[in-house]
Amino acid sequence: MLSYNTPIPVNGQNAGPTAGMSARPPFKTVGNNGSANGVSSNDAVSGTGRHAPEEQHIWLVTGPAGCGKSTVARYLAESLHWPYIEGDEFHPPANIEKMSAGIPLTDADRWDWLTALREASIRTLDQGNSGVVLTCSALKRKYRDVIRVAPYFTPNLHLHFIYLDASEEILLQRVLARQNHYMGANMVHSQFEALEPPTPAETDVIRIDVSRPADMVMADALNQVLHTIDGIQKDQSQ
Ligand SMILES: Nc1ncnc2c1ncn2[C@@H]1O[C@H](COP(=O)(O)OP(=O)(O)OP(=O)(O)O)[C@@H](O)[C@H]1O
Ligand SMILES: O=C(O)[C@H](O)[C@@H](O)[C@H](O)[C@H](O)CO
Repeated sequence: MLSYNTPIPVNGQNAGPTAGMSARPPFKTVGNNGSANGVSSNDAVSGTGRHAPEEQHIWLVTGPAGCGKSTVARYLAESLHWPYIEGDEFHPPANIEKMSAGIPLTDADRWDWLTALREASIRTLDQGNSGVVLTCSALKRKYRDVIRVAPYFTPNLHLHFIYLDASEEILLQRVLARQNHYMGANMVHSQFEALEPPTPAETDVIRIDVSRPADMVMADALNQVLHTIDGIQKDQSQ
């Protein structure tokens, strides 16, 4: 279900302002944008005058609170020299207040946040980056579908979800162990109530078992990302 006022970016241009979105996104750049992949901002210029590498990737690290999204996203961004967007920084203050008070977000609370994240990732790629890593719980299928609008008009843009999979018990332990976070352990159950784990039909999803130690999880995620890029490159060279 797309809401009636969802602006859809066409070739990287926003159709209009998005409620709840800051004028300049608080994305974090980790490393040397794009150049590590042999792609500079001058490599290709699209018909819109937009400077862009030939193939671009959005890597969306997803899953419920405490599954390790930030841990994995930071590692991928550092390893692959891509910018990193922390999705939680795009929540409007009202959402943070709700979650801090132990009140789960609704679909309406999340909707503009999702479109803001989608547009922020496109803007980051428009700056000449070949990839961007983004964290976003994306708990439900329809939330993932909001992000799936991103490549509609940009054939060289590849969207990938990295779903971090672990049981409620494990995530409860991890959230209980961490300090100074607005998302309390009392919210973990509601995250699992909302969760619609990706189905096999969602073929753009890489699933990672995060019940394992963090170093194994990060290595697995990096391997799967490199393998996916390799597969796309091989397909295109045929
Ligand atoms: N594989 C792992 N094994 C054990 N601990 C982990 C693992 N991955 C992350 N952690 C720890 O679990 C906690 C949550 O991790 P992290 O902040 O990366 O999750 P998150 O999904 O980004 O959380 P949130 O969305 O609630 O901000 C942190 O204290 C982190 O150090
Ligand atoms: O959709 C949601 O309910 C939210 O995005 C949460 O998942 C939190 O922001 C995040 O996990 C921080 O703990």
